[in-house]
Amino acid sequence: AQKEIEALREVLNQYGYEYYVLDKPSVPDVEYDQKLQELRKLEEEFPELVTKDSPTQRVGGEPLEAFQKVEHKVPMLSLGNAFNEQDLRDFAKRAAQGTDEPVSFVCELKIDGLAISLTYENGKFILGATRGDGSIGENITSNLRTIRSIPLTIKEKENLEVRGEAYMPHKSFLALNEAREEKEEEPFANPRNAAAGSLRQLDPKIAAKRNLDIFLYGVGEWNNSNLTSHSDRLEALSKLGFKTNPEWRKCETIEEVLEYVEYWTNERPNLNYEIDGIVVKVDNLDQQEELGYTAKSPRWAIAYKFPA
Ligand SMILES: COc1nc2nc(N)nc(N)c2nc1C
Repeated sequence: AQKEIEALREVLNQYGYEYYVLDKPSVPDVEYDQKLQELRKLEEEFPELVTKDSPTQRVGGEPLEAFQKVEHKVPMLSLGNAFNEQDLRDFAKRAAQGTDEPVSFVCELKIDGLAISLTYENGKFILGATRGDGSIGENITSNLRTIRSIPLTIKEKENLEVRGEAYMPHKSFLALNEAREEKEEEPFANPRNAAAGSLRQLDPKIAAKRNLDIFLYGVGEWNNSNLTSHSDRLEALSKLGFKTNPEWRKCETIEEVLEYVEYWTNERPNLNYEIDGIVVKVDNLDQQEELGYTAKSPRWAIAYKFPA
């Protein structure tokens, strides 16, 4: 039975990765459901073989009494804002002055959700937390485990803490508010509030029904990573099975950054999730170090905000 159970977990994790992370399922849903049912039955028969990282263990048991507080080893900072082209040009100029090599950038969509942190030890997802005030967040591991695009195990055995945005896709938001109107409940004002409200549920069974998703965009801590740029990190996170946003781009010059901003200002309504801006980052990690931080934000990144 042990062999069968491990084989089922392996194939279900692969199917889950293809469906939830790549959005490219290789089998029909009915095959996934059937194999998951098979695994549930085997685990019921041999409860001693159940492991926390089994695909059957995503939706935890009892609701929590309250969320524990979590101290972030590396503070989760906020971003300085840019509101127009000149602000972005000034940011690029300051970045170039802070280092002696030419500076290239990475542009990313700024997802309008909730900043979260995921910690893995020995390849296992052991802690998920909200940003909170940047130093102290809330332990929402049981709710984040219900987000299918978050891997419960990864191949990397070194300690790893990744950061990203939990969000509610438009489709899920509309369906949720329809259901709430039917039950004469107050609809959520926007997907960001709906995502935040869902992750603040003490009962993981409720969070599990909210069809939340995440995009990961950064690393808090990663031992043994010999990666020299932010773009290398994003690629390495993808290879590990994490969901990063497919629209990020390397931009060699500020002109390319401005083109990216222009493009997504027009393209924004065609996305199936909310974004409230574009994040521009210096790509080279040594240059990020040289530029450093103010009390609350990195000097090597800025958030361009769309006009409200
Ligand atoms: C480097 O720090 C950050 N990077 C980010 N990247 C994206 N794409 N979106 C964010 N909201 C974000 N926020 C912070 C503090």
